[in-house]
Amino acid sequence: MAALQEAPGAQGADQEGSAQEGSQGEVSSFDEDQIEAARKIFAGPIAFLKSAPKLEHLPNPAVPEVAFAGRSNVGKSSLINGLTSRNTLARTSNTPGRTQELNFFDVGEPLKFRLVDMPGYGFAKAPKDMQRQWRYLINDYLRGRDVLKRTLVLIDSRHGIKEVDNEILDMLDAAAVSYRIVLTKTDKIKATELAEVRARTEAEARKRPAAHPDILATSSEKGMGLAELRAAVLEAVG
Ligand SMILES: Nc1nc2c(ncn2[C@@H]2O[C@H](COP(=O)(O)OP(=O)(O)OP(=O)(O)O)[C@@H](O)[C@H]2O)c(=O)[nH]1
Ligand SMILES: [Mg+2]
Repeated sequence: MAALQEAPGAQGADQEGSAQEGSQGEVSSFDEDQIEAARKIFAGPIAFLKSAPKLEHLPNPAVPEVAFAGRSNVGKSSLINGLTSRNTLARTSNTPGRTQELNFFDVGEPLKFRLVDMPGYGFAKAPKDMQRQWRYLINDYLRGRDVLKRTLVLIDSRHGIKEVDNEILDMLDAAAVSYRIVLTKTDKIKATELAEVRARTEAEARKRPAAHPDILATSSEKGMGLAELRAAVLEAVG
């Protein structure tokens, strides 16, 4: 795969899933066995379990969970579909505010772990009471869920970390909830811009106590960085 070309569009590279194919042509931090183990699990049985509009609707904390958090429209639901190679597992939309509950997806048979698609934060046009409700749901879940092994905080690669993201990152740091930053929609920017936002975001992550020091760059659209993200998810629940 060509490294740092314009419009990183190495379509199909992810399907081959070799360890050399880390996000954006970088050397992956995972070896071939880890990438392959993750590929297999994500190619196996995965099913929608339930939606939880409130904390009392959460499923039994039976297995480890990995949550996808981020601003409205950043691409959380799309990334879950990309990772699982199922286009309609999680509902996506052009209109921000699509996902309004915590959505749980069972991975593996027998069940190994769960993916959790979260409502977006920072959607200013949503009614105030709805924004408040989502914020409580997101914060309470992220802070209080024992089986939550890792939160993936998605950041739009076109924009980088915004003030509203910092609020969530501050909250996660204060609560010592382990998280990792994932850049999304990298197909929408040039390689030079990606290198710049990646460096900036990584520098920020390294200052934050609960953040994984390395970030991941992805495109659900082009399948970039997905093999590595699958391995990162598996590592987190392992
Ligand atoms: N070009 C491009 N578009 C993307 C990518 N990922 C998501 N999108 C688009 O971005 C829009 C929002 O995607 P969603 O996955 O619904 O975003 P979300 O974060 O789940 O949004 P909420 O549920 O509203 O919080 C959709 O129109 C997607 O098609 C990507 O990697 N590349
Ligand atoms: Mg969504």
